Amino acid sequence: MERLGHLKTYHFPAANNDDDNSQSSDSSPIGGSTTPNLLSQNSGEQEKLMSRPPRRVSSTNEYDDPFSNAEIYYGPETDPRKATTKYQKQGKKLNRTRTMSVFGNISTSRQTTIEDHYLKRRGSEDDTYLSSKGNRRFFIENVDSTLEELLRNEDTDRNYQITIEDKGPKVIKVGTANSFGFNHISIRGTYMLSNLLQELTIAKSFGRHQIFLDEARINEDPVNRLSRLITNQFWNSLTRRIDLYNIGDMASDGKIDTPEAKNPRVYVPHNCPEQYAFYIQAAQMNPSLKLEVEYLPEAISPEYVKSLNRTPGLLALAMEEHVNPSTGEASLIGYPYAVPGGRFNELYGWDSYMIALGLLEGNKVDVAKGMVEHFIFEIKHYGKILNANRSYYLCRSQPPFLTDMANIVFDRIGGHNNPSAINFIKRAFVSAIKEYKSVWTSQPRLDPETGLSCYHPDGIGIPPETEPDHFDTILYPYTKKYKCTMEEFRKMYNDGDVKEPALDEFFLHDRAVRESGHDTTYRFEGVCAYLATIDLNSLLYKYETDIADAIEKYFGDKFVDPNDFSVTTSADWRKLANERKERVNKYMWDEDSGFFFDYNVHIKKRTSYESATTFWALWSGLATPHQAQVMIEKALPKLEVLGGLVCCTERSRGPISINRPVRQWDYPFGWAPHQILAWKGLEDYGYKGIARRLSYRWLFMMTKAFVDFNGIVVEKYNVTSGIDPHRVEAEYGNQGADFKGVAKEGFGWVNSSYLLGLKYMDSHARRALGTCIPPDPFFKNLRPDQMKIYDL
Ligand SMILES: OC[C@H]1O[C@H](O[C@H]2O[C@H](CO)[C@@H](O)[C@H](O)[C@H]2O)[C@H](O)[C@@H](O)[C@@H]1O
Ligand SMILES: [Ca+2]
Repeated sequence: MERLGHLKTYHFPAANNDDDNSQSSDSSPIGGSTTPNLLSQNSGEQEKLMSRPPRRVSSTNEYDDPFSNAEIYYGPETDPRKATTKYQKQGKKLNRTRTMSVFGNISTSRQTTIEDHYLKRRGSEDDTYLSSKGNRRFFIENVDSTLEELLRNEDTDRNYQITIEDKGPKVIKVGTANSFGFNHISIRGTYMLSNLLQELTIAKSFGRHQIFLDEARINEDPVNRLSRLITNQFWNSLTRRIDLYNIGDMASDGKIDTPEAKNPRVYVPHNCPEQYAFYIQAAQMNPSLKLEVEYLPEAISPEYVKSLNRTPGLLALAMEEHVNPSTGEASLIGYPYAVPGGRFNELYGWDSYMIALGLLEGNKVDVAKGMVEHFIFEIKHYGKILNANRSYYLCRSQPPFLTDMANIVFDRIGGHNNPSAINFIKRAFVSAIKEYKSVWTSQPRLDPETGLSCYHPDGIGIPPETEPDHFDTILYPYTKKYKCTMEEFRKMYNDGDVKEPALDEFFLHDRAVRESGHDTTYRFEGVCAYLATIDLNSLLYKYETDIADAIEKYFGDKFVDPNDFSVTTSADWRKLANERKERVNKYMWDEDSGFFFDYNVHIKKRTSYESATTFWALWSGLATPHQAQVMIEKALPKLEVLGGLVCCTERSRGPISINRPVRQWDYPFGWAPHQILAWKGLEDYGYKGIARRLSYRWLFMMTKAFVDFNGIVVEKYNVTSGIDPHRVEAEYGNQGADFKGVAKEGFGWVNSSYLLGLKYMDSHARRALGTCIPPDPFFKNLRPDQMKIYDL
């Protein structure tokens, strides 16, 4: 036990609880003995749990850690077959052949090798004892055949995942490490079996045929497991950084299926010759890649963008110079960034902000900073922060978050004490001011009469990146009119061979819907470009107040704009913010319902669609305390459901039918950015308890899906479903669900939401989440003093 002193204390990755170290070691995700009553009422038991030594996930030696990253856990150093080769000959220990503790009880077999295990193998009582301590280890003698057996018996619906929907025996026998596979024990239940499947799949991908596997790794508390995977693995899987060798992967895009889209292609701004030379070099170094490199023209018109529909390509992003320390040679390398995941393998606008919040929770500051650098580059070279960096997104943007994103990164790179951070924040604000003026408060997005802004991008024709049948209902009547196939009509319309003003109007709004990030919802269909939304105007209010603060702090309260040479002070920007606030109140606030509604600038009428984006008025600081209170009393009850906040009310969405299919940004779905912004807004206005309650709901839903469905983390959820919330059959389907054996990346903003939501949870709530206690029984069984912290 003296050795305990060497062990590092485990801190939960994202918790700010005052009792972090009290994580119990016996939380069993499935069939655990913990009940809501025990959790909430038996304080003696709780104290006992809390007085235990903290659970250890890291140790003096990373090879000792049952929760170390896959590269370590399944790397060559831990291969049992190497025991008789060079490691033993060199007298080195084989780290993973030891039985070792998860909780600090260091085994006496610490120094043994594989043969020691075999020779000194102990009886099964030892394994029972170790099991009771949570320290048991397995020896998987043949990874391939165990995987085959597991899938054959347990994956009865043959989707390469083990879930609660599979009808197998839910048990497999594996050898124990102590007996070097001689004795067998059973692994039972969906959660453990699916974790076994995940671990074997990863081990196989590392080329391993035999492994030792800690029971703790497949029986890990799911809250720990998911937050650990997000922080240590998912973020890495989603991170990209362009160099001479990987451009083929970055450029690949599954969204467009034309023959010309098969080859990777990069478009470079007309005035970036170094980048052009870089990509040409990459193409020459690997001719089999067939990388095509093209300059963009100086003026990028909607006609030009449409002309690229069949030859889509990646748009160049910001790069820095890198000097190879051994050769002294200088070359370019891209700033890192993280992609959302699934079909979205490029840098997105508002996803990046949400992702940055989560990256910073995991200390991946360079990636978050890299994304700000890319936005500065995009504003300079493409005139806006792009929907994403593909040619077909060149005309449109997404909800703007740059000022807040720059501020949070600034704080993490040294802030005021770091001259390069000051340089960074100044460049970011110069860019944000340019974006504010030339994109969001210029034509066609600005409505001169109200002074409010709308999503209203340029563009021509049918967006090529959408799933092929998305517009069939709209286009079908035209195939009848022109007596042609759908494909023929699409071409005729896109090429301008037929003029259909009603369709032009439809696609004007469709593009605006996509710029809003809420693609798609009946709230916006056929009308979006005419809506001054509460979403966008809240975000612009935040820009105005952030810019005022930045001018005061970093520009001596006098900002000379290098782009138009105008001079402004913080007071000018505060005035703009106040004016916007007044207009939003006048046109959008509805005291009776407690909602901020969108305002239709075309027909000059307030809408009545009840959307969760009403809470953005809290996130941005635009709402008054009184409005916040009314929203909570009247709007919140309409939007709070089992798994958190739903996009909109069922009433607003209206009936669904074959001709009116469900839309992914409508009831009954919930999205991470809505949760994240509402939590922060509520907390800022003094309603932390509500934020905590909503986050418990969201985390419960995510954890339950993760436990029951093979470690799944998806783009969006059905927040009204207690059984299979990840199942969303709308539009292009749910991203993140389509994996074989193991989910490797989750989904960007959902990953963030998990880490951010956990910051509201104390150890009691974490334990309840770990045993998947649904929100209602959890809240109902709280003691009165505990209820208060959830604002119940
Ligand atoms: O391909 C269809 C649409 O896909 C994107 O929208 C969705 O994914 C984005 C990335 O996660 C996200 O930013 C957006 O809010 C989602 O609705 C894309 O942004 C759309 O432009 C595109 O048409
Ligand atoms: Ca299955």
